[in-house]
Amino acid sequence: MNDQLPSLPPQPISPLDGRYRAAVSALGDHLSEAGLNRARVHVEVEWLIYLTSHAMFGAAPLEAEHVQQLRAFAANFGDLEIDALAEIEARTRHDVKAVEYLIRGELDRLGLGGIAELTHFACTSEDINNLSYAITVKAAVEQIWLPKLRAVVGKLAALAEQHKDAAMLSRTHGQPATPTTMGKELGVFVYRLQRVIAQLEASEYLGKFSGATGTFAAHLAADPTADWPAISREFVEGLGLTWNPLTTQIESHDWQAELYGKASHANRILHNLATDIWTYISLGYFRQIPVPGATGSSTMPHKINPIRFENAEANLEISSALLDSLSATLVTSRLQRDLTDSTTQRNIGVAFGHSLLALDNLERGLGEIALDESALAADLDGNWEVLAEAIQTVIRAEVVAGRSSIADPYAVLKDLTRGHRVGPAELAEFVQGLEIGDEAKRRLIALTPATYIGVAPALLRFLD
Ligand SMILES: O=C(O)C[C@H](Nc1ncnc2c1ncn2[C@@H]1O[C@H](COP(=O)(O)O)[C@@H](O)[C@H]1O)C(=O)O
Repeated sequence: MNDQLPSLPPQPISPLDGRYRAAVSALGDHLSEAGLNRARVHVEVEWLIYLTSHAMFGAAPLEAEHVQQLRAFAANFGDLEIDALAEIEARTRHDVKAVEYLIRGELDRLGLGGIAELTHFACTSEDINNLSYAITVKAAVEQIWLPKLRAVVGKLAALAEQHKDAAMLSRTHGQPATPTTMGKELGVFVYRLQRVIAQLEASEYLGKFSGATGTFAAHLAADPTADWPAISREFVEGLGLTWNPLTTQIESHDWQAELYGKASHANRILHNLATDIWTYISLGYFRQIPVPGATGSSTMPHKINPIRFENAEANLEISSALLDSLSATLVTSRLQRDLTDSTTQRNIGVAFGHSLLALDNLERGLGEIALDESALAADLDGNWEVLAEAIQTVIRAEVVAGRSSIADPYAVLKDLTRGHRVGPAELAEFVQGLEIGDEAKRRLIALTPATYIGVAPALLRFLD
């Protein structure tokens, strides 16, 4: 068809940059080509400032105004610099070398041409790249992705608290089972997510800064008297990162594998949440609040579809597939380096973008559901046989206490309930006829599926 049609104007191929742009655009500030290049300029400028402020090779410390101008150059990295870099890179065919030339140009503009040779001094590109990735990934995770995850967990925790007493039939294997409360079930997800958030918050972001093969060889050749490992450590830690002292040319990316593993795990817990909420909606336990003006189905006017949870489910799967691939592949680099990690790392933002999009949908979806307590009550009332577990357990206790001699209580209850429906009257009559103590009998007669919830509501106190 396209053979006959004129071409469209240039279009984004990724839905993150098209249809879903609004939900994820904040990530682009860090995890994009421009975000990476801004961080590269920042690292190069800080290294220049470090070298001059320590008067390395007799360089005079920069005047405060020049320091401020250079830092402003990095901070104000924008359209002009993006275009200039594209032009330089078209010539150099080397993205980091292009950044070096951009900075040299700025040094000339500021009248600082005398220190131009300190730009990218003794650095291999990876020295700049690994620090830039650590800085940008840290910012994206700590400032954008984790806050959104915390917002979703906060919303979920509020729902858990609101519905902590709402008794609900549970379904192990999809079959009626010992009741619980909706709040407790949501609380399980809050607890799981709080754990993984704590692990994510403890993530380390490592940086190396040790030259072409991690030996400081060029550094030492230039100044044999300096303690280059100590300088490297001070510089890396000064950027807010954890120093990695022992690497090949590249930072080994183990921190990335760890981080993406944890993020992927968080995704999978959220995926479980999305499919459970979808199922509760399907069971009628949650009603979807109609959004004014919205359409459910294009042909079935009555419908409100759980599209937020379905969108989240799919995007969490894509995100985890990418995060898993990043974790699995980034930890291998042939000998002292191969360049496979370069193009792989350009997809970190895509991986977090799909997760952020899913979080956005979950947050909105959780705000558009309301518990239908009558649906919960009706299901409980239709499944009195779930009390069989309580009755057989009480009989066992009575046998041990010497108040009953019933042989094999489990089998007795199995005969009564397995595969049949048993109503309240039948169960009461059964309990009345049991050879057990009066107090136990009273307790069992008082029990209904809606009150057979153990201490479910109180378990929420174990949440942070
Ligand atoms: O400091 C160095 O550059 C040392 C050099 N290793 C390299 N380290 C980092 N980047 C390098 C390296 N080599 C190439 N390039 C440039 O990486 C860019 C790769 O582009 P893409 O595949 O699109 O991610 C693309 O811009 C490439 O030009 C070595 O020989 O060991």
